[in-house]
Amino acid sequence: MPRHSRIQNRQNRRNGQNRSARGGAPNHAGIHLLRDPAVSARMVRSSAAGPGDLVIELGAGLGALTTPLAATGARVIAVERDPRFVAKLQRRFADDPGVKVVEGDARSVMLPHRPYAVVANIPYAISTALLRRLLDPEATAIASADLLVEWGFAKRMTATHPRDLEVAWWQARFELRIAGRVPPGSFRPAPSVDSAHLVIRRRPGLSRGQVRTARRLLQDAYRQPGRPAREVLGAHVPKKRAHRLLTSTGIDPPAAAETVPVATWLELARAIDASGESRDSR
Ligand SMILES: C[S@@+](CC[C@H](N)C(=O)[O-])C[C@H]1O[C@@H](n2cnc3c(N)ncnc32)[C@H](O)[C@@H]1O
Repeated sequence: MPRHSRIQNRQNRRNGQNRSARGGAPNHAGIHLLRDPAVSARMVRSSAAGPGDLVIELGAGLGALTTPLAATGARVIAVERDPRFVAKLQRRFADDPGVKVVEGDARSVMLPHRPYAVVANIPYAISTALLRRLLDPEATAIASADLLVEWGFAKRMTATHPRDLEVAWWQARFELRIAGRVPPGSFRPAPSVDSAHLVIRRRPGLSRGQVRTARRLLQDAYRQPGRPAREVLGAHVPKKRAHRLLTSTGIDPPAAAETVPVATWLELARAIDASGESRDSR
């Protein structure tokens, strides 16, 4: 088998959503329609969407989430790439002025500039690309997201010590947690792995200064993960203060930077910013 086919197969196996539980034909579009109304109801309830809110659904399929979302009175923009689904969605919501169906790619569709929520059962294969789009620009207007994602992906996104800086950066500005496990039987066709309801909420009350300080701390910590936390922090505040701050947050100052949870780096950033003592002018 050519190398590129082997790599593609491996990727498909890792993205359980791309292959049905029975090992049938590969499902490259990641189509796994939600068939359990209780899951849709939980997602919509968790989002707390209501009149006056703007909700974007990415990968709307046949509308399993669109319908309960529309019932909340929120304005819903349902994005779907497959023209056959788009035609069905347009027919289904033709008389509902609260729902706009957009044919497009979730990875490039225009996103609002005013605060919005995302509620979606997304194709697993583009999970990282979508989070990057939604959470990466510092000025992103997203307020919250309730997503169905692959279980392993959700675990990586919510790890106390994320493997890479990108996820740590998302965690610094947003709370990410798993609200529940969703079994393969909740979808048609069933994926080969469990899914998770991933909840994302913007952290309230974070100033731009705090965000910037948190980013610098995380950059330094991820650049030299084995370096003592007191030295990483000591590059930003006087050494004695670094020692005191770490102790007050329950961190042993000589501990390696990689053992400090993102939430603690954020707490340290808040303390540094509040006292205006950062000597970092980068
Ligand atoms: C997991 S299914 C979810 C469908 C529906 N929301 C549901 O829960 O039943 C993912 C949907 O995303 C669509 N899709 C796949 N790639 C897409 C992309 N790049 N942009 C927009 N939609 C996409 C598929 O056609 C499919 O309808």
